[in-house]
Amino acid sequence: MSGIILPGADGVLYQRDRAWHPAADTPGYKSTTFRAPKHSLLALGPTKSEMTGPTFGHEKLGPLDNDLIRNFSQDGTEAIGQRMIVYGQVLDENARAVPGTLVEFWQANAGGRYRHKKEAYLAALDPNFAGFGRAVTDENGFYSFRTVKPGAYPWPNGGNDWRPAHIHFSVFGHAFAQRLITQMYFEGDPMIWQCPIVATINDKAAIDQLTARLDRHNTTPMDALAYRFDIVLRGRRSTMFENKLEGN
Ligand SMILES: O=C(O)c1ccc(O)c(O)c1
Repeated sequence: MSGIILPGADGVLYQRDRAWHPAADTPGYKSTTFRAPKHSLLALGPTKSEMTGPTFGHEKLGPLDNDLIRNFSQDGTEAIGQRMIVYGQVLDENARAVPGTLVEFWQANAGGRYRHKKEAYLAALDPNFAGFGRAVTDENGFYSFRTVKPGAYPWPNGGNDWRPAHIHFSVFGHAFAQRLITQMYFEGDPMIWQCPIVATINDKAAIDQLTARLDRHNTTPMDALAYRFDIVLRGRRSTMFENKLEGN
């Protein structure tokens, strides 16, 4: 990582090393070739509207929004699968907690199937599991949600490639135009090292930062395991974000 220090509104910003992020076109992950820009990028400075709004109304959160085990229940039946709590802290580049930020998550069910109209995998849908939720970080920057462990699933990239169990994350900033997106994996999963999407990341430490740790101290006894996944928004310890190709 580079250590270039830029003046920021409230101190210093550590500029992202652009070489750290995967190239836009990584042939082992075939669809990137079709998506990658064919022309050089134009830098568009943010305008006031992107910096200031619109914002998320925190009062809009429902009581089950962070409980994927129950938030799509049709008749009180809970979702099928390995029950777990996923939690963590959202931090800025100086390891300060980021409170009041909207974190969204979405995932496949325990069999590895998404509830999505374009989903083609043969694994069964769980009628009581939608696979998405959201939470707002507390005053110490912590989010948490309850869910079931997503299954691994195949995708046609190389004929028979498999995605490791993973959960997609989005974190909003002070306005909807400020959004970071990433994926979380599970400690100890051998599928991580066989995944063509993970393989686009050259830095083992970056992959490690996308890997949630099993946390036996925060389990719900006789109910749910716990995994911790911290998210660092930028700087030298930044989490790898899929949609953040440059900038700070
Ligand atoms: O970009 C894609 O093609 C792609 C395929 C499978 C995934 O699980 C995913 O997150 C992205």
